[in-house]
Amino acid sequence: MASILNKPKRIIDLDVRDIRFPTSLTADGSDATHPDPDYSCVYVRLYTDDDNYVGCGLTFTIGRGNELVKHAVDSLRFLVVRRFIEDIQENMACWVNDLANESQLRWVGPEKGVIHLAMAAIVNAFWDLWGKIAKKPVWKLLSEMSPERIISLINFKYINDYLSKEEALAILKKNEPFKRERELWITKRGFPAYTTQVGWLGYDDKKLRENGRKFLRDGFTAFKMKVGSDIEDDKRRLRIIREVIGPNNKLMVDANQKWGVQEAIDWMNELAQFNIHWIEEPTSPDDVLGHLKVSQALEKHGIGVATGEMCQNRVMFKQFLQAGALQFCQIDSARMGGLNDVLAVYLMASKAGIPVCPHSGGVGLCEMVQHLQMFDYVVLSGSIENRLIEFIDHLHEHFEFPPKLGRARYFPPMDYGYSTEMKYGSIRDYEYPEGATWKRLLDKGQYRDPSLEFKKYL
Ligand SMILES: C[C@H](O)[C@@H](O)CC(=O)C(=O)O
Ligand SMILES: [Mg+2]
Repeated sequence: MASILNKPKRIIDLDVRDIRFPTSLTADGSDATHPDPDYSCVYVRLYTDDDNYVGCGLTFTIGRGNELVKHAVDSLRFLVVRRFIEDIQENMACWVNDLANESQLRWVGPEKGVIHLAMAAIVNAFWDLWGKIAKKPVWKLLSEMSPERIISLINFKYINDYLSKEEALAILKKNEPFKRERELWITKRGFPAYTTQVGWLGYDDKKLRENGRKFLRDGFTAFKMKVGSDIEDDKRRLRIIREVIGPNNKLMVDANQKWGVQEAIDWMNELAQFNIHWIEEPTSPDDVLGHLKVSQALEKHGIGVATGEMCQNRVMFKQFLQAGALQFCQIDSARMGGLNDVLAVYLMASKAGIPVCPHSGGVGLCEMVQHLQMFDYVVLSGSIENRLIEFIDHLHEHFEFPPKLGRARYFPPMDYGYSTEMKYGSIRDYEYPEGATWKRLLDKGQYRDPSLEFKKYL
């Protein structure tokens, strides 16, 4: 083992695990298109030649998707293991580009889907490692970088017709003088959060009410509810929530891609009476012009369109922003190619003057997006106007460094890294399907997995 005074030099191994939590049993996370999600992650650990430094990263799926992503991480392993850490740090955009464009693997992308999710887990793990080596939380590591250094992290290919390197550099330089005072402000005041936990679609009315009251007591002033399966149910549930939270608190709705374009417009015309702040994912995540049509139709109600949690890459975001098809940009920290691609989107959103309100309904996402949003505040926007970070109070107990909220505000994380390190016991108990918790649930018949049952008979 190397001395702790030295920094690690090489990545010597990559470990990848399929970690799942049985959230479908309690309908946590349920929505109109995903009625039974098991919040899950493909968890990557990058081991180095110094045992004191392990980078931990993840990407999110809702269960069986883990099987595919785990294989994809294995396929990318040869581009990671044995690499020198400093080489990657110095040429990160190149490394990220190599991962995204390996000549034979890219056919199953390119830069989208399973292969891109796998890459996100690896890239996020590298950022956790970098933060730990630098002894800084990732938001601060990034905030202290020079504008030129930040630019060097980003692959401008396919986006420089909208945002050139020079333009991005100018945005960063313009904000440079305000970084110190913004850091002090956000450290003291925190970043406003909203909760989605009042209205997962599988929750009954009693739970809606109870959760609404609880989060109101905790100081939340913004709430999101799932909609999209049955219009009369939606109206009843929205009436309940409005009754609990009052007329003035913010209320957003999320359809998780349930509708066609005209259906989305008609449905939202009906729900507009509940004073809705945004409609999220009204239709296919790839339909830029469809989102534009929905935005234009709902403008008269003051309802904005939010999307991005399933936006597959920076090129799609470029088009959404260019077209003016979204009013709230919802990057997902575990999607695209991980943090570097996310930075590109933050810069494009800054140019477009569109607020970023990241998606974090999933395991490990609140942990990461808090870093991104602190970076955005300090380095780019200097504003919390129209900006919120999603908060769900699920599964944080499995992380070594969970987010710290006070009065419905996220405060900047101070632990080193990207807050993505999971507890040893959680990895042991929730690895699928061999972990102790899963074995118990499956053996007792308390959880059924038709895919596992099918495999038994092969
Ligand atoms: C399946 C997930 O829980 C999804 O519904 C989360 C989501 O859309 C959100 O948090 O927004
Ligand atoms: Mg959503």
